[in-house]
Amino acid sequence: MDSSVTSTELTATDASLFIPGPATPYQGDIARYWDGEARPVNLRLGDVDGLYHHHYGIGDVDHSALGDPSDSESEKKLISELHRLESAQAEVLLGHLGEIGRDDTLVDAGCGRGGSMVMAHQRFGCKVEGVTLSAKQADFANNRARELGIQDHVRSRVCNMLSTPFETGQAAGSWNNESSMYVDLDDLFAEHSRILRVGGRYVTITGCWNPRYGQPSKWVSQINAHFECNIHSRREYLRAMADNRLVPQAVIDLTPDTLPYWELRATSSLVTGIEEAFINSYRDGSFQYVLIAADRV
Ligand SMILES: C[S@@+](CC[C@H](N)C(=O)[O-])C[C@H]1O[C@@H](n2cnc3c(N)ncnc32)[C@H](O)[C@@H]1O
Ligand SMILES: CC(C)=CCC/C(C)=C/COP(=O)(O)OP(=O)(O)O
Ligand SMILES: [Mg+2]
Repeated sequence: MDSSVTSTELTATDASLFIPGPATPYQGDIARYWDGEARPVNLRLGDVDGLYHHHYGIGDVDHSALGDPSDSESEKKLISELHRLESAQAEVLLGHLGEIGRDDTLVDAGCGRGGSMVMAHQRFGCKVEGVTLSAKQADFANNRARELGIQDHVRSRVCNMLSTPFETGQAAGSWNNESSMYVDLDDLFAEHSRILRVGGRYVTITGCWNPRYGQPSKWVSQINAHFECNIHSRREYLRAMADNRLVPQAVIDLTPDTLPYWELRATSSLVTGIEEAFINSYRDGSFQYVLIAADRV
């Protein structure tokens, strides 16, 4: 074999010829990360009702649903409660998409295992197209859609959200649920702006560092290292949207709404070690959990 052939070139000439490789080495790292992810805090919560999320929760904890800690069912109840809060988060995101008809198409950029896509279809009856870098996640999401008999409406594929196969103006709505910290925001919003029809709605729920704090705090740096991501500032979101025909219609600080989820999660047996960084950065004001809904003009 010609030793000058690089591994990147090999990817393009072997059996994976028809599957585009990652656009950058970083995207290759992220694809591997999510292909290998199997944390109980995500799988056991998803097992509650078959909606598998990779995002966090919002809303008040229902202490009556948790029962007594000595209760033999207390762990199960805690898992159900965390899952309820994560699904509540997705409902709030979907609620900001506006009027969506059955004939519309929605795009989930960075769709994970597809929980939000299933919820979107159940809510609007429409088609939902998802993209993820991870083949394992796309297979998982497509298997779930088949099990639910909604595979004609809900589809996930392995694809870079910065360069999607969707037609210009095809989408009535699109979103990033905790997936925008893996990409350049100018590139991201240029692509959403392209695929959204004029008058369409874009929604993101994201963690962003707070310009009022000054620079990313040590907690924010810890979260970046933990997930191999690159958290942007609130200012960067608004600037990149303005530059890409996305006009904010709502900017909601969800930080107070997500803290109860983290405080509850920190008491569970499913902790991953990142809880302290989220709790401390939300409390010291260096990090915010934000929803931004924007109109494509
Ligand atoms: C934290 S998970 C969020 C998953 C999902 N949005 C949810 O709420 O459950 C981040 C997701 O972003 C995806 N992602 C990161 N960079 C991407 C890119 N450039 N193109 C497509 N997906 C990407 C990952 O593959 C992963 O599915
Ligand atoms: C708000 C921010 C900064 C999010 C970073 C992106 C991310 C990894 C989200 C949660 O994924 P997960 O559900 O797989 O994580 P965990 O295993 O911690 O529940
Ligand atoms: Mg999770």
